[in-house]
Amino acid sequence: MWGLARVAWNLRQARRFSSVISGPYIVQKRGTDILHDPWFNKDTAFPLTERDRLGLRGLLPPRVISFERQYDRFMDSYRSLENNTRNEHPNVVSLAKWRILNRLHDRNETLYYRVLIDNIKDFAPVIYTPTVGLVCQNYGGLFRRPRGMYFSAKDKGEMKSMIYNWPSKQVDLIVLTDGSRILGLGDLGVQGIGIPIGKLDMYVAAAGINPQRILPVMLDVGTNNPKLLEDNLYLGLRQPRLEGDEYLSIVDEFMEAAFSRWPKAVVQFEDFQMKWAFETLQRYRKRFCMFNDDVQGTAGVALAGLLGAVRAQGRPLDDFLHQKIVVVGAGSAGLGVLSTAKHAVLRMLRNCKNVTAHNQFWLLDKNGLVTKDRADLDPAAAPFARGSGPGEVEGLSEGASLLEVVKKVKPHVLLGLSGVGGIFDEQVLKAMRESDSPRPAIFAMSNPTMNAECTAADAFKYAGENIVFASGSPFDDVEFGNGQVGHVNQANNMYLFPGIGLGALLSGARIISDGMLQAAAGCLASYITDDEIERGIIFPSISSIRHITTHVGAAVVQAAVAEELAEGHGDMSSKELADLSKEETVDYVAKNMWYPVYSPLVHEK
Ligand SMILES: NC(=O)C1=CN([C@@H]2O[C@H](COP(=O)(O)OP(=O)(O)OC[C@H]3O[C@@H](n4cnc5c(N)ncnc54)[C@H](O)[C@@H]3O)[C@@H](O)[C@H]2O)C=CC1
Ligand SMILES: CC(=O)C(=O)O
Ligand SMILES: [Mg+2]
Repeated sequence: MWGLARVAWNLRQARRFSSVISGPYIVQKRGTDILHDPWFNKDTAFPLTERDRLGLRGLLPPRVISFERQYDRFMDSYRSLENNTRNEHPNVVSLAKWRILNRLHDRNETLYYRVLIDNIKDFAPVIYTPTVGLVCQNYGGLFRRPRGMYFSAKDKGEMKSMIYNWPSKQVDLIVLTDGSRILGLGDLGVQGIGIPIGKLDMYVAAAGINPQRILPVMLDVGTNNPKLLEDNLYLGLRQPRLEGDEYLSIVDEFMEAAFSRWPKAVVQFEDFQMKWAFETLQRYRKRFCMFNDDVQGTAGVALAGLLGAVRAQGRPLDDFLHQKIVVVGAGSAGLGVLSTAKHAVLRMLRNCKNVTAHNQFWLLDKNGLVTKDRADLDPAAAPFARGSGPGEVEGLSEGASLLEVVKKVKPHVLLGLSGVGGIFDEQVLKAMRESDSPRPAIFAMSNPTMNAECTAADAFKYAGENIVFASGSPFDDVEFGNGQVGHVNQANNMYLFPGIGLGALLSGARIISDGMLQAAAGCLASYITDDEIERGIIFPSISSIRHITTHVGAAVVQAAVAEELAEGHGDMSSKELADLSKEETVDYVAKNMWYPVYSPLVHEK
């Protein structure tokens, strides 16, 4: 971790910096301006030469503390906070943990990202789901200083100049939301900015994107949340959401502004309500290097989980064609999963000549089972609507309840992306005991924790100890009291979006194609060993997220090259990329990942 390779990397970075900034100094700021810039600030770790030459003498206590010592000191204070808040309400504890991390983020980014990367399993639930949901809900009260950029409906016509207010010369990754569907918490308006911030923290931690080159963006087009409109602390526009062409003209203007300044950036759309998630994806995906994480990232992760569930039954992968899968939630995520799963089926069918296609999916929304009899059938859900006649389960009609569907279909997999906490209740989970699978899979993928379709403990208790379980937000493994443990997987798009963005960036892809997304999902699916699958492990531990992201990123680069979408990145031309072997591509990706170490801020004399 603290090895020589990092030091060498650090020096290379310093030299790169110094070629951009002329003169004997690497940083142009002086004195307190440096201490107040979280990118350059080293707190008590500034060496004496830097204190002398950067006007810091006397502005810091005299003793120079090492990075390692600062790290230990932070971790000690974090652990004391955990100990001292043991009896407090969980939300109070979560927010206290978020605050201490956020303060460090605001003060010293290098130390912040180091503690985040080295303790990602502990800290992801604080900076990402579930705590990020709580932070968004309380954003008005928690707000101290801005992070990222805010483009509002009032900025129409100004965005191309506003984008130059962002201080970094280069931006590689933008995560954009309009706050209209934040996790399963609904319309949180401008308070949804916490989501792009949390996602980009995961980009830094998992994909090694340089934090100076990330940009969280809130498009504030109003909110339809009446509570927020009346809340004095609300910081967004107090107006109903723009609709139709007015709405699209704001998103268009932002996209044009962002790509006119940073033509090689990658933009991730996050937590848009369904209609705009689909519409903007179709509108921009052939024009810009962008993707929608909820639709496409989630779909890849779910597909990897579904294939893992096949393997967990001891079946070959093409048995996926015979799996009965019930998806609860027909929104951007649920429909994205179904459409990707259907494409995977079609690909498999091409290789299995004697298997005929049949509809193996059942889709439910808030009105129950979706069938062709539905009066106002959503065109996006129509391909998955059940009909009548051969291949249909008798007695299941339009609007059938989840319990009826599970009892009659006896699915191999029950997958929730409904945003409704607890709808996999005791009866539904008990009905999964009659599944046709020897090892049924239950995926409660909605976030945050309180919106999960069931808890891990309930899933194992009611559906049986042999199930494979995954949830969108983390739960602890479940002890059965007989020495055995039910493994809890986290089925979250965090296993793919960082690699998709990284691979798109490092290939210099013009767009993000279906092939690149499939490569990402395929890489995740094959990451887990047979031995792990046997133990109910279908997703990697979050502790290895940098490793998995390196491989996903490389798979995406290779797919972009194969489809002739890669235009190259930095010194690496498209031709050179095409000449790299698989191992060399992994190496190329790994070498381009940023890692937090203090860089020298002055040249040696
Ligand atoms: N684990 C992960 O990686 C991801 C999880 N999600 C989670 O999935 C959830 C849904 O996200 P979106 O699809 O974007 O939302 P959405 O609002 O587009 O869709 C929600 C869907 O659930 C349905 N629904 C509502 N109540 C229901 C009920 N009682 N029974 C059955 N269906 C019901 C709605 O009719 C709608 O079709 C959210 O909680 C989100 O946090 C989303 C993306 C990734
Ligand atoms: C994980 C995620 O993207 C969501 O819940 O929306
Ligand atoms: Mg999301």
